[in-house]
Amino acid sequence: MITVTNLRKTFHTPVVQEGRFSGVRTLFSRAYKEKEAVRDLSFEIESGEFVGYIGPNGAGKSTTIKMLTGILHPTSGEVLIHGLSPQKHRRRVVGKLGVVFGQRSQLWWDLPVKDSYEILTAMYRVEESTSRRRLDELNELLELKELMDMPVRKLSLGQRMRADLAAAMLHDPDILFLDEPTIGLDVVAKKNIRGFLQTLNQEFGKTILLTTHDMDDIEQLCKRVIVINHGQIGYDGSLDTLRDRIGLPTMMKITYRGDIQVPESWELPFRVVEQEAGVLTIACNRQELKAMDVLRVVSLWGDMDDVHMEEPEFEEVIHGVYK
Ligand SMILES: Nc1ncnc2c1ncn2[C@@H]1O[C@H](COP(=O)(O)OP(=O)(O)OP(=O)(O)O)[C@@H](O)[C@H]1O
Repeated sequence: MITVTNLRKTFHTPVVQEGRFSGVRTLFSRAYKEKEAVRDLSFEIESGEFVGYIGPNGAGKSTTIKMLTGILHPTSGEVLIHGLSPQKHRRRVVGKLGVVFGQRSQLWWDLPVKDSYEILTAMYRVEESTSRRRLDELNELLELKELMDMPVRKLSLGQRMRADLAAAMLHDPDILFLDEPTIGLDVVAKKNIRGFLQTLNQEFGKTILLTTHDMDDIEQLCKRVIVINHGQIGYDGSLDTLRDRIGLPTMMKITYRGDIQVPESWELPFRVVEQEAGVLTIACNRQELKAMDVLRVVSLWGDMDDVHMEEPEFEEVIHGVYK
């Protein structure tokens, strides 16, 4: 279980001095500006959950993950992983965590992939026979064989991500923190990575916190989302409730045979967006009104032929939280 209580991180960066010798003057200046990257975060994640951690650029996602993994020290507040602080009990906590930063590999750039795995096996003190068995299992899921002898710098982005995910799983952690693991990947590579993450969560019961800007990742993988903006939580709950809460309109396109007779005024809470060539487009909030109630009314306006409904795009829903 992961418990985060009133977590804060403020960065102090030197104010860049203007004019001649600005570099040297900045170095000796005592002027600092503060950036509250994470303001006051509290949440709990139960074992076996798959949680999406999303927010716009600069919201504080990476800073949070760095504090969860013990890389950064919080300014105040606390993180507990299975009751232990990643900062105070680094060695014990690290053994329970796997971390992947999509933008940066944790493998040795010039070494063949299998050499990186050997180093990590030794670092995490995994028995060699256990590590071999685990690599066999990971190979089944991630098709690593073709990569093993290649230096990391020669791997494609998709291959590199597979190699990095395997590296994060070598010591069999029960919690995974993933920061943009599908960034820059093509459709096929994304599908493979998502399949792997789903297997880890559903079959092996791993707890996963996933940061991504790809809303398809979230829709396909996460039941729960935490939305963060300006270092604070804007929403924490299920995806479905999020959609309902934002209440973006569902669009209904109704096709009629022949003329449409829209009355001058009516009392229902839906809006006619467009009317042209036998097609009526209506925006309605499905929390306030059932589709059948809308249809009952609009069927009186002509000879209805077909109805097409479009739910709001997930991306629009998320932007509704950021606003
Ligand atoms: N080491 C640092 N020193 C100073 N400011 C920092 C540092 N690291 C992050 N920040 C600032 O803290 C804020 C949060 O950054 P963070 O990287 O956590 O955002 P993010 O949500 O991960 O963004 P993105 O989606 O772009 O990766 C940003 O304004 C960033 O500029």
